[in-house]
Amino acid sequence: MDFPSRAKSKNIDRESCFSEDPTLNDIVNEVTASQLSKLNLNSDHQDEEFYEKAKKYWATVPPTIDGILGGFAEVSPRDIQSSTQLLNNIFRLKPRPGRHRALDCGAGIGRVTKHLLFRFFEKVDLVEQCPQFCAQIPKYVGTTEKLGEIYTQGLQDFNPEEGKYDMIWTQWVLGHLTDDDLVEFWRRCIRGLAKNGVIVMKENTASSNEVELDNEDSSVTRPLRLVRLLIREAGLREIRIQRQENMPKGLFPIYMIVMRPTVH
Ligand SMILES: C[S@@+](CC[C@H](N)C(=O)[O-])C[C@H]1O[C@@H](n2cnc3c(N)ncnc32)[C@H](O)[C@@H]1O
Repeated sequence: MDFPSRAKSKNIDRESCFSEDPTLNDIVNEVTASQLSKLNLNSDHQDEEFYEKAKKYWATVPPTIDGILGGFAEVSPRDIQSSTQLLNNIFRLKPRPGRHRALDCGAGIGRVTKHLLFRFFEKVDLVEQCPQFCAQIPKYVGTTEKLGEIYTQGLQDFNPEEGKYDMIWTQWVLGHLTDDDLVEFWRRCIRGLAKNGVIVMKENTASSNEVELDNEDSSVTRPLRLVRLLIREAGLREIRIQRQENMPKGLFPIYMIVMRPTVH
């Protein structure tokens, strides 16, 4: 499962906060994608099944923070606190991203938008595939001028307007995309970035070299190595990588990665 799943194998060592850890720097060079187990969906039919199953799963989940976080609502404040630190650091980057418009991807009921992105951006758009969650967004985040467009769409189909976003935030959702769709999604995101914009992902990672499939919600948890290979394949480079600290024991390691296009 995307968020609340517990790691099936031992957690990997902790990386230092907000640094390009040397042990991580070359990790992608050690393996090639073919050496890693990838999600093998060999036909469009299997892809459709993968997405349909996830849709059905989320349609059964109540539109609450506890529902969205699979019964782990208590981790939300810590999660937001670390993300806030990350954003403060992002705004010290040179060149600095703008603060006009952000996009919250796989937004659920708008938890990240309300508690994080509204504090940093003038306007936030949200993409979320589940219609019930989309309906709940204005109620949860409140009617504010900061609330932009709500797109009821899967990320595999979403195409951001060119040059629109200073930040594209994806959290606990990318495991719902196949590898190929993830790479294509990131490529479209690159086109959707405003000048000096950044893409941020905050996702669970598997501790082993295996992709872990969750049949219940139809998602995968990828090893960090695979994530990093896909980032490169999409034409992105990592600006910062940071591990989320202080999460309950037994959860998958969570990484925040800040990315910019390889070519400007
Ligand atoms: C674990 S929740 C995380 C929600 C939010 N990012 C947060 O951190 O509070 C995963 C969300 O991803 C959405 N989702 C699942 N598959 C998706 C897809 N293909 N495209 C867009 N959103 C998707 C689900 O409906 C759900 O709202």
